[in-house]
Amino acid sequence: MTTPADAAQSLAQTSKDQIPLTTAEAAVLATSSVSDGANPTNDAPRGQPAAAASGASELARTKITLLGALKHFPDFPIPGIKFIDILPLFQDPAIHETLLRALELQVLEFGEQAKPDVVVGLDARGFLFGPSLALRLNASFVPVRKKGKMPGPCVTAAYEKEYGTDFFQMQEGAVKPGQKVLVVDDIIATGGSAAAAGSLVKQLGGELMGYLFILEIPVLNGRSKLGGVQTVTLLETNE
Ligand SMILES: O=P(O)(O)OC[C@H]1O[C@H](OP(=O)(O)OP(=O)(O)O)[C@H](O)[C@@H]1O
Ligand SMILES: Nc1ncnc2[nH]cnc12
Repeated sequence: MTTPADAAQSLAQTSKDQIPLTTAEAAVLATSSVSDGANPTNDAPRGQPAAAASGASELARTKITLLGALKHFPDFPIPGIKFIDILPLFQDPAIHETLLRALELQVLEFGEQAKPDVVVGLDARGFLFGPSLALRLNASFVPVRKKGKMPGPCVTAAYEKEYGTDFFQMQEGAVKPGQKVLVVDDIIATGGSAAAAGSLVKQLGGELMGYLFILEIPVLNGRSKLGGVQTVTLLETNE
């Protein structure tokens, strides 16, 4: 019988020919593909119907592919930061498609009544997949941009992130009062960027129904800044 440790070792080995996957990363994925208890937020419930079970196992397989495609750059953009580059996910059309399907499945697991009216993507890497995901969900796409990039009246929020301070803006009227909003971004690190985006959605009267990220750095505890709003991440890294 394959244990999570065996699977982690084997995943780490398989990935050596591709892009480095640490044993720790492989362990996260192996556990979620071997048992269903590793990441309860992302797992389908026990006693699930066959379709839900197959969706969950499809999701577990896609996570392995995606985690293996990430690249790691120590000391970028400043010394001490372990930068995780998600751009390779978009270089191969098959992986790009896999990513979008996985994100769509993740949103569908929220439940039918939790489908968003609006997907809000964060400048700049949330723009890489936010519009495509919005189209798949038949939702609007609205950007959050760094200050001074958009015309007309805007709402503004200051925030701190892993390597600096910045200001985010949304255009007034881009989200209508009462619309259900899903905020998406590539990475949640300290959570500062996402929390600022959430505060802008609320300033415009939107109903902030959840956050969705490709990757979480749990050691930075970014979720603690998100006020208990439903937060789902596709992948995790322990680095
Ligand atoms: O959780 P946090 O600590 O706030 O960090 C996460 C944010 O940092 C990165 O963006 P960055 O501000 O570097 O901008 P970019 O997307 O324009 O590169 C990343 O794309 C997230 O938006
Ligand atoms: N460590 C990190 N890697 C990539 N993007 C980030 N944004 C904030 N922290 C990051």
